[in-house]
Amino acid sequence: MSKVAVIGAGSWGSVLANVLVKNGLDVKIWTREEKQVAELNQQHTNRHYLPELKYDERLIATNDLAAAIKDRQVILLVIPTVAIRTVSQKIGKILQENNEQPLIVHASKGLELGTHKRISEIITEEIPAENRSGIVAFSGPSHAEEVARQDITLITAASTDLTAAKAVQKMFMNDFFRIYTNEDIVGVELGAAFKNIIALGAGALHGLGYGDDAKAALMTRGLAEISRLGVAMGAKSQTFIGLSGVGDLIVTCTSVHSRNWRAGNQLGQGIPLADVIENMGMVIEGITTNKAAYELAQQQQIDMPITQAIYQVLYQGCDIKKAITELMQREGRSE
Ligand SMILES: NC(=O)c1ccc[n+]([C@@H]2O[C@H](COP(=O)([O-])OP(=O)(O)OC[C@H]3O[C@@H](n4cnc5c(N)ncnc54)[C@H](O)[C@@H]3O)[C@@H](O)[C@H]2O)c1
Ligand SMILES: O=P(O)(O)OC[C@H](O)CO
Repeated sequence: MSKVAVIGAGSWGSVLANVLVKNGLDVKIWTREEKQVAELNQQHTNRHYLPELKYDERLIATNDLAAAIKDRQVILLVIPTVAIRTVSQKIGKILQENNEQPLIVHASKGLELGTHKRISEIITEEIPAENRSGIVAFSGPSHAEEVARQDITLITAASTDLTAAKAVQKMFMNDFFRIYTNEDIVGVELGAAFKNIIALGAGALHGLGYGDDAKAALMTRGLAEISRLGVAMGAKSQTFIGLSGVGDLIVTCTSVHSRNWRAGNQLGQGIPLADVIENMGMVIEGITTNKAAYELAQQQQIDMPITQAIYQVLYQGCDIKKAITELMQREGRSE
């Protein structure tokens, strides 16, 4: 598994591509933006996303999707969830024409709006079975900004096919990047998607000036409700206490690098949602995943008070402080 195509050259895709190049793999990275291709190939930088990082000169960027994925053993998708279906459709057609069957890996974190599908479910629908040798979700507590400076990071490679997960583990492992495998891809993908909702709440508490007690409470009760929905959707409860569950919840709810936390923080400071999205310039997955999770909870009659409160703030114009007051005034419960 030495020839890899990384699809998406935002902060996470470009950093993962750089790790793989440094690990000795032959990597091509695809981005839809021509300017970014020129910058990556000529200056070996990606300033909009990671201004400090100098990329390995062996990393080759292209905006020709067919050229990027030709003769690759692995295709790693790292684009916003909203783009997964259309890009997977294009990849599926090219693989069919070329009669190729690479391993498909994704490192994105979200649920599709409307269908509520997980990313591996979308890939299953859009890339024909005869044109893929497996699907792996790559997920855990990891910020591009820290991996870029080679800080220690632990991630899970999840697949129902353990051989495929182990192949991904082997590709990425090095002195600072340690990869675990997990066969519960449902739990890993759901933990990854749902933690972003709670991170919006944690950021909002910070923006409003609440202290550590409130943040710990939100994370704990947040984990309880996202695990509840996850288990109802077929995940193993144990997965939620692993890297892609509580691990990712902790980092996203506490790190200044998190786009979700930063978005919540700005909302807490009273900045309107449209301005928060406009100013971020990068994907804030928790906003759409909140809607998907809210709808799923309604459908399945799962109690998710924090997700519901965040939905009311994001989609129904509810004041954040009022939403917090209502959460606190709920009838007393047993843990
Ligand atoms: N940034 C991180 O530290 C990090 C860590 C782990 C997981 N993730 C996940 O990885 C995914 C990507 O995040 P990111 O932070 O790299 O995002 P980003 O906003 O930094 O970059 C997204 C990339 O996707 C491209 N893109 C956007 N819409 C597209 C479309 N319709 N078609 C094709 N390309 C499109 C953009 O041009 C850009 O290159 C998200 O699901 C995120 O949750 C991010
Ligand atoms: O920056 P965020 O909030 O999208 O989070 C990035 C990663 O998912 C953290 O593990």
